[in-house]
Amino acid sequence: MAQKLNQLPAGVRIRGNIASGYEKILTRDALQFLADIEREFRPRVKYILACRKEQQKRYDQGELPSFDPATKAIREQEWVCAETPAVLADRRVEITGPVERKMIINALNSGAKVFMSDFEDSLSPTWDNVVRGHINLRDAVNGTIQYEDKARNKIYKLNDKTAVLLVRPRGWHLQEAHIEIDGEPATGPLADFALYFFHNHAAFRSKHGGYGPFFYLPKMQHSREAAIWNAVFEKAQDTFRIPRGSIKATVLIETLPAVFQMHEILYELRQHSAGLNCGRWDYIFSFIKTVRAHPDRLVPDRVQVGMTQHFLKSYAELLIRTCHQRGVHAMGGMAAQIPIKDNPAANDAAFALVKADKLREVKAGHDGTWAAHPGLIKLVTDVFDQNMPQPNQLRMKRTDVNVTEHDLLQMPKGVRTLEALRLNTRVGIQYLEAWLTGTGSVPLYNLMEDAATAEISRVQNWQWIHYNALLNGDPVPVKVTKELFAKVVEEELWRIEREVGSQRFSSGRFQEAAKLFAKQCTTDELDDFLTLEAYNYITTFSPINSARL
Ligand SMILES: CC(=O)SCCNC(=O)CCNC(=O)[C@H](O)C(C)(C)COP(=O)(O)OP(=O)(O)OC[C@H]1O[C@@H](n2cnc3c(N)ncnc32)[C@H](O)[C@@H]1OP(=O)(O)O
Ligand SMILES: O=CC(=O)O
Ligand SMILES: [Mg+2]
Repeated sequence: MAQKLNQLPAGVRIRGNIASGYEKILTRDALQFLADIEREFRPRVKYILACRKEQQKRYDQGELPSFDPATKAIREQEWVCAETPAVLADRRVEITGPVERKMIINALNSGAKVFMSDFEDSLSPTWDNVVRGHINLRDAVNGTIQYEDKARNKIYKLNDKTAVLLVRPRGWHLQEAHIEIDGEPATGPLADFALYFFHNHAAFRSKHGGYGPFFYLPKMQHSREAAIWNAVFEKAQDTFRIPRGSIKATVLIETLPAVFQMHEILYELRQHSAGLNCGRWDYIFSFIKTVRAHPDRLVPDRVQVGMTQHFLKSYAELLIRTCHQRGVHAMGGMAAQIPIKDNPAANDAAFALVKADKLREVKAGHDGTWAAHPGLIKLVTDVFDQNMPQPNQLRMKRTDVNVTEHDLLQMPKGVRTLEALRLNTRVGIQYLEAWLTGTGSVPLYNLMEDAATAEISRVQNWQWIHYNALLNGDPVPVKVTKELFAKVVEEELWRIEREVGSQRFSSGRFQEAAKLFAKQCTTDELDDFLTLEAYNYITTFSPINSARL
């Protein structure tokens, strides 16, 4: 039922539908807090986005990412981040998932130490998903969250012992179109942060020894972006007279430029840092995207670009060394395998892959890692407990690691195949279809797919098409052309229809998704993010609430 908001702060306009309960999130005071933050930081966000474009131009002219000579002293001098609070000392296994009500309850009850609740890679940011996400998080922090599955006659509620909650706002590039401030859309991550912080800081801190709330920060490319987050945290803490350093945030190192900025990012956030995380999927996406104008950097099939490739091994090792030198956690990333219900042999094989990946991480020195599904928590916990009986391994200094620019930029080894072009296309279309219909993470062909993994499919296709890559892993090597790709799209769409069934196919948005995905794979200029254009397809303005209320 459409509701009205009582009174909005000057300059704020809500353009989304107001369903029952939304008014408790979109309160005047919460929106005023958001507007204050937006007005102060919007110019800096615009500046960093312009810097990204300028930097990309230099990469396009042949430059490669590198360590910045201007910040050599920050990399080489001794300093450490503020001490990590006890509540975050043990992060051996972290589960992740979208801010969806049942999943939040399941994740908090999963036995993982931490739950990263996500407005980002795993969420399709429809207005309803976002506002309901805030309702769900508020109820989770208050401990009152419940969910009734009527079909199964099951009530979900929290156990006595639950995971510690971290929230991941959207990346800097995304907007929240349904909230306008002074005639412009709100900055997505600032909206996510402000609404969550406003409604939860008091309850959260009362449960966590005066610390919190806790965050994961995605997709940054430079320490100047981390400096904005630090200033946002300071403003939020000062506004509510909370001691500076209460908020803690873990930064995902998931762009190629950021791997050259890890000390600098930690330095900017040193009062608020809770370490770094290897966001491997976005990192691979960024690796391809950053060198988009370099025809000599064609990447092999997506499935071959695993963490044992030299550039990825180097990235993880440098991250561990950097974090431990600065006294903070070095978190591992996500294995994409999930439980396979109907095939025990395939399930065993998937579990073996997850186990190997987690063993590699714990032995390299990671202090914890991610799991995509509650069914994996025991397996991952066992690997970490057996190889790291203490809460973390911050004492492991990894001074043996000496990673150079060359290591970080080394091309992955492998071949390119038509089957990979087909799989990228099939996965990309189905993921986008799910995203357009409101679901941001899906199981496809027994793997977890989210915005980061789908981006790899898109940019890999784009790269191969743009440079007419030779599919050198096939018995008869052919060149990828737009014509070949058009045929692949058509054939894979048929295959999807056969797989999902004609009813699901015709009631879904597959044709639209295919058109958009194909366009995104064949543009002359690569779009920075698939979700930028796709967001226009899920933006829904409401006439009832678009007036100034
Ligand atoms: C690149 C990155 O950024 S990684 C981080 C972002 N991505 C993610 O967080 C993905 C998280 N994982 C998921 O979304 C899901 O596991 C999927 C979509 C991959 C698979 O989901 P499903 O097909 O629903 O899994 P499945 O049917 O096996 O689920 C079984 C139960 O586990 C629950 N479940 C599955 N994954 C999760 C999760 N991550 N958190 C909480 N609960 C979960 C389901 O809700 C379901 O609950 P129920 O039995 O009470 O109904
Ligand atoms: O956010 C995580 C990633 O791998 O991307
Ligand atoms: Mg990511």
